[in-house]
Amino acid sequence: MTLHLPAGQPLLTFPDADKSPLSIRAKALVFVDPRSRKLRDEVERLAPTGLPVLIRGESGTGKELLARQIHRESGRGGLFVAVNCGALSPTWAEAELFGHAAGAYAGSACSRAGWFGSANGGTLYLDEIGDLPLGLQGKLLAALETREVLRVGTQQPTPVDVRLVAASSVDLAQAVAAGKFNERLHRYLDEGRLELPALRERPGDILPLAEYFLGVYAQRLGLPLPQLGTAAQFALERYSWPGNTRELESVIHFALLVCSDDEILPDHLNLPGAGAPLHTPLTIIEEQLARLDAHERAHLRALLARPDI
Ligand SMILES: Nc1ncnc2c1ncn2[C@@H]1O[C@H](COP(=O)(O)OP(=O)(O)OP(=O)(O)O)[C@@H](O)[C@H]1O
Repeated sequence: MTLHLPAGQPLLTFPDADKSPLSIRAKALVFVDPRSRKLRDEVERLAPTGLPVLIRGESGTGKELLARQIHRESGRGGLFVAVNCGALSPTWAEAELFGHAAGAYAGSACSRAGWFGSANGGTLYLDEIGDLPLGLQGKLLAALETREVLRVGTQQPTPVDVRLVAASSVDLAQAVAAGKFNERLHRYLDEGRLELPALRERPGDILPLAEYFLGVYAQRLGLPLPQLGTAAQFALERYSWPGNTRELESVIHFALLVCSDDEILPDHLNLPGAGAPLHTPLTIIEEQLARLDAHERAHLRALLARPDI
């Protein structure tokens, strides 16, 4: 796969992405914008400490990918186990998290280790931790602090060694203030805080991510790698990306499927609200002018003012 990133750009490639059964689609973390590079430095600092981590970011920004990176860089030998708290059934959440003994419920003939037990020695990633029932939040904190879990239907605690990485798209401090989130759990998580900015707040990542997804999907679908045309680049850069990187990924996947020649044009992106008038030659020139720095603009103005031009 060819990536058209400028030499020296910080692209973090995962060593065994193909072999890992838990690997999600990405084979690399594309972090080019200065804000992302700063975040990457924070990840490098936090990962080996073993501290709990709370990643805050909008949906689709790459929180799970970041959590996997923290696990990879932590050197912990156990598994990375990802759980979406919003998808846990309120009735079975405790047994799913902490496990249960055989016969604890009608139909539960075998015992189960639960997500906590599966992550023993590794990392438990709790996505949307704010959706965890309040009663369970206290039990979660107790399990993390005492390093023991009490499986449903047992009296004997089981020792566990789990590093927690949690994610939230809402501000948990506000949830605490509203009485919806356990204050002590919030303080426990606050030791390692990471803010993953929305894609529109790190515009330097947009084109490298687009190139990266083009490479990934072209290779996967066995298609020739098209160029991302200049007008398409501007369209990508000016869009607000409410769905963040996940949306960019599906836009590029779609563009690759519908582009008939070797260049991706704005129409192929099918961006909401991106009508044809946005991409007239004049608007493209305007975009290019806007990209010039003050020195270049002054130089251009001086040139245009010359009577011989
Ligand atoms: N920096 C990045 N480099 C490469 N791929 C990325 C990057 N950030 C996100 N992606 C890709 O974007 C998609 C969404 O990422 P991910 O699932 O980690 O987001 P999320 O914030 O956890 O989403 P949600 O809040 O909905 O669970 C994934 O396919 C992921 O591989």
